[in-house]
Amino acid sequence: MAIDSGASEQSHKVHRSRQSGASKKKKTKPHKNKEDNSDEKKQNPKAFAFSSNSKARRLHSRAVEKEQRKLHIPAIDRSYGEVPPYVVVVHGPPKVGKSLLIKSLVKHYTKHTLPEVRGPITIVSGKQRRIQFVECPNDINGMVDAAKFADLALLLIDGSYGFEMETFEFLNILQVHGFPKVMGVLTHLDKFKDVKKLKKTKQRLKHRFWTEIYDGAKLFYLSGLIHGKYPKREIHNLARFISVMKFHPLSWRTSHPYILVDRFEDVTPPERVQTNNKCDRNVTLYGYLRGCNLKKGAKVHVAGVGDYSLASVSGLSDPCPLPSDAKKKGLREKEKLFYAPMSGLGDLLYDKDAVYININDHLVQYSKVDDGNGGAARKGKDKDVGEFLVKSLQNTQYSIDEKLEKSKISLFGQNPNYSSEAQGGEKNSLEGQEQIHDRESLEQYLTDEDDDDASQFGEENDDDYLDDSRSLGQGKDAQNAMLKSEDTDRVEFHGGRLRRKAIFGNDVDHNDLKDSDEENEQDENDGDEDTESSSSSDFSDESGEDLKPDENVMGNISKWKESLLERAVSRQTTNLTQLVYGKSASTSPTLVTEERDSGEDEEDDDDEFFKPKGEGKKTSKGGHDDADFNLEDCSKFTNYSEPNNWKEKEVYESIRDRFVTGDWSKSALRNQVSDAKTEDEDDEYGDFEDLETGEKYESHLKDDSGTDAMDKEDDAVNKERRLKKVLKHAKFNAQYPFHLNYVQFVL
Ligand SMILES: Nc1nc2c(ncn2[C@@H]2O[C@H](COP(=O)(O)OP(=O)(O)OP(=O)(O)O)[C@@H](O)[C@H]2O)c(=O)[nH]1
Repeated sequence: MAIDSGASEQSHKVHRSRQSGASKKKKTKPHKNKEDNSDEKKQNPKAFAFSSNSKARRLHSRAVEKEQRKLHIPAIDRSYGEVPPYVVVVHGPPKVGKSLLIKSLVKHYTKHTLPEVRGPITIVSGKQRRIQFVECPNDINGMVDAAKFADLALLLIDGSYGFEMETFEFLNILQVHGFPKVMGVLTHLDKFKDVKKLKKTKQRLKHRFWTEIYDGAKLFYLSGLIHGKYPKREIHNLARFISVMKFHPLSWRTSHPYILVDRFEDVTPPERVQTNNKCDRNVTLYGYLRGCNLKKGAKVHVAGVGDYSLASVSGLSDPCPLPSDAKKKGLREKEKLFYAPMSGLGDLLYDKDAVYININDHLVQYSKVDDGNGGAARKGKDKDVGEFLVKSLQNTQYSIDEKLEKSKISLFGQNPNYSSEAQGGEKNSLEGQEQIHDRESLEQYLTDEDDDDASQFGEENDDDYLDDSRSLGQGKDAQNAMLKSEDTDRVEFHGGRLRRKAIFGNDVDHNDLKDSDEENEQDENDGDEDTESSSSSDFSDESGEDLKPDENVMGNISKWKESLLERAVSRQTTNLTQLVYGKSASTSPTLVTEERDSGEDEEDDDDEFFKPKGEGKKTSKGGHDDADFNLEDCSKFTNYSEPNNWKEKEVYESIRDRFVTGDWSKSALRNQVSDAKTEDEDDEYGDFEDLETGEKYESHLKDDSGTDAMDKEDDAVNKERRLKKVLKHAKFNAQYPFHLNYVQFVL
């Protein structure tokens, strides 16, 4: 009974039908009731209408926003070929963790640990994407420069401290430069002990960030450090975000070419720098070209330096190429490339005309050891051509150019060994060891000398000394390698990376002079020591002999040279006069001097010989100024006629009648007379008498007596014509007196 009573008392919960989920859907799918439902819909037309006003407004604005977002101005992508790497600028106030973030990202992408962040670092982040990380400097100029090329700006903010002015300054600069994509990253969040406070701060900073940029701007949180690095998971998320981000081209940038230089090289000839420390330098800049094409000769602005024109532009092979287009997911380990020349990372260095491969020091040292010990043992089986070539290359001390240069000295033919220098590749290789020893001692001498003379030679020598000492201070094996390499190239730390600088002729000159001095001293000390082993010493000996001969010999040479100099000078003068004035000019001075020697009286007589009367008069009037007569002056044949002294009464009276105030009739008469005179002179022209022989020469007209009657008739006709002319003139004068004067004056 008890059981029955209990059962009757038990109250069951009413079954609640499913409100959502799959079973609910199943139940609300009754096929039978389909028609009924459709009827219901028809019956209730307001079922899908909005019930709330505000909700409807919100829905509408959201739909409009969505549509608006789709409406983009079509961006024309002018790029062809491989897209240049996107530039990610990491910005933030000092000590916020910029370097650490770049290192972490590079580590994530490439699995390489970056020792130092210097200059742009290019990495391959995906099959179609490369990224260049650049740390933004903390000064305003650096920010302006960075804003010019940034495709994405990572703004690092110290979460424990809050926003700093640098962030806002950079945001303002970005706005002026077209505003690229921006992402915030909060660091130093591990300093919060209170989780609630951390949460609140995050919220506060996020909203502040949104007001500054736009609502919903992405802000990342890096919670702290694990083993001195940011957590892998957070870096992975950030990297993923960067990898898939869409970069919209900025209009100004797409229409202007620009380059973010990731490497530069000073290619000024060293001798020019030596002569003038402040000379104009030639600088080669390397980097990916963005925007549009760049032409040779285009004017470029180098940020922070100034405006320049491009001497040349050339395309190089890509130092960090995109992976092959194989159909596979992700990147293989090999394809995880990166290129950071300024940070001293990456084994390949692409130059304008060469590709350099960096090989670690411990890999370079093997060959010398082989030569000494294992060389003989391996001789039998070692038939590798490449290895042999490398060894022979290592043993060569001088390039072919240098050898050829030195072989020129064998013009004197004293030592046939010099000419063999140009050929002796094998000989050099055999004597290599010996030569190295010589060089070693030479280097020691050099350094000693530099020690002493450092104060005298100034900075350049100091640098040389530093280089030498640096090269010598690397242990014996390394020292050998350095000494060998010093002849053709010098390994030095420049621009943030190790570079081998090729040194030819001119750089060696400075040292060669010292070498020669040293060798001379060495020769004096060592006496008969054979110096054939090193060609440099031979060269210096030869040059030394030429430079420092005995004093007696020098005296003879100088005497011989004196006469040579005189002869050369005399020749030079004749040559010069001939060159400048021609042959006639060179001979004329002698003639003139002869004439001058014969005396003035004779000169006067000679002048009259065989000269037309008119000219004779002219020469008597305008003679040469003997005092100022210059033999080598081309102006000696010109006649300097004396200017009339217009203050003399006779002179100015002679032209008085030519003016308005003068007597015109007189001048008319004078004209007639002058006309007649000129005709007479014409007739007489050519009459002269030879004073030496006493013969008189007259014109043929006068001599011919048969033609006299004809002449008289002509004279009569001429006179008539002249009279007619005068009458006409007089008539005309009466009519137009002024014009007549004018015409006369001109005549
Ligand atoms: N506790 C903590 N320390 C951090 C965090 N981020 C960076 N640091 C430390 O801050 C110091 C500065 O980091 P850097 O990466 O050199 O900062 P930076 O911005 O590159 O510095 P500058 O280049 O000098 O401006 C380092 O010792 C980092 O270990 C972080 O989130 N938490």
